[in-house]
Amino acid sequence: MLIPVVDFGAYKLGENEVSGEQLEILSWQIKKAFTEVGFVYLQHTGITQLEVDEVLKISKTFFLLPDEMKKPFSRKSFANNPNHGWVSSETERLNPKRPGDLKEVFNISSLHPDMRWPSDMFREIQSSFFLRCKDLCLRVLRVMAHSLGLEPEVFLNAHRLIGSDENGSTLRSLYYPEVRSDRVKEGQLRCGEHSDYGSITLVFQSQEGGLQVRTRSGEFVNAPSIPGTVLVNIADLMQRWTSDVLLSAVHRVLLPPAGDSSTRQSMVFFVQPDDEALITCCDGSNKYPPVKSGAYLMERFSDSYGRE
Ligand SMILES: O=C(O)CCC(=O)C(=O)O
Ligand SMILES: [Fe+2]
Repeated sequence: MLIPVVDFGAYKLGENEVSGEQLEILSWQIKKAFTEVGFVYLQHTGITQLEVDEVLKISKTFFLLPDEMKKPFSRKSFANNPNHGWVSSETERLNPKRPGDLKEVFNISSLHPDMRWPSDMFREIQSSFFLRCKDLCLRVLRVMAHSLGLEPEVFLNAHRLIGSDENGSTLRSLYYPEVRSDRVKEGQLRCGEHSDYGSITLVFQSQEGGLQVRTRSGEFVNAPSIPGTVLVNIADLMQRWTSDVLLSAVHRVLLPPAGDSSTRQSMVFFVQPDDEALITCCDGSNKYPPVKSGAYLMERFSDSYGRE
C-alpha cells in the first residue's frame, strides 16, 4: 500500500517517555511518510476503535435530527467562536470550483464552559475525544520536530491554546448522507479536492472508507479505513513552516457508485497553531513570508465558505 503504516506504540497515549532509540526510529518513519506522501497511518496510538465508534455514533444521532433542531447550533451563531457549530449540506466548498460539498459537519472549536451543546452526552463524548486527539497531536508534533533536527518544543510552543478561543483547532464530525443521483449537480462531490489549512490533521473514517489522496505524481489513490489506526496528514501551514520539506497532499471524497445508497461518516481533528503564533520558515529561509496562524485561517475560510 502506498500510505505507510507506522507503529506509534512506543509513544502512545499514557506512555510517558520514549527512549532515544525508539524516538529515532519513529522520527525516521514519520519523516519518510510526510516527505514522500504527506499521509501516514499510526497504529497503537492509545486511541481505540471503541472510542472512535462511540463518537461516530453520538455524532450520527445529531445529524439524523430534523434541520429545525440543528439550526440553533449553526456555525456563526456562537459569539465567542466563528467556526464552532453545525454546517448544512452543500454550504462548504472545499474545492471552490465545484458546487457545495454533499456533506454536513459539526465543528467543535471551543471547549469554553459557556458553550451550548445538543445534549450533555454529546458534550461529554465529543469533548473527551477532542482532548484525546489533542494529546496525540502534541506527541506527533514533538516527533516531527525531532525528525527535522529542530528543538523538541518548536511546534509545541505554537500549540499551547488548543481548545480555547485563541486557537482554531477543531474536532469536526462529518456526515455524508445518501446520494440521490437525480439531484446531484454537475461536478459535485462528497468532499471536493483540497489540502487542509493548519499544521496537521487526524482522520478517522467509518468502515466504508472513501477518502482519496493525491500522490506526488498526480494520481489519486484510496486511503481506506484501517480499524484501530489514526490517519495523520500534513496541512498547508506546516508545509509552509517547513519550507516545503513536509508535504500537504490534496485529498477528496468522491460520490459512491450509482445505485449505492450508503451513508458515510468521518471524524477529523484539524490542528491549528495558536491564533497569534507567527509562522516563519523553520530553516531560516524566506521561502514564505511570516504569517499569523489566525489570520491565515480566516483567509482560507473565505475561500471555502465564500466571502461574507
Ligand atoms: O471525510 C473525510 O474522510 C475527509 C474530510 C476532509 O478531508 C476534511 O474535512 O478536510
Ligand atoms: Fe481534508
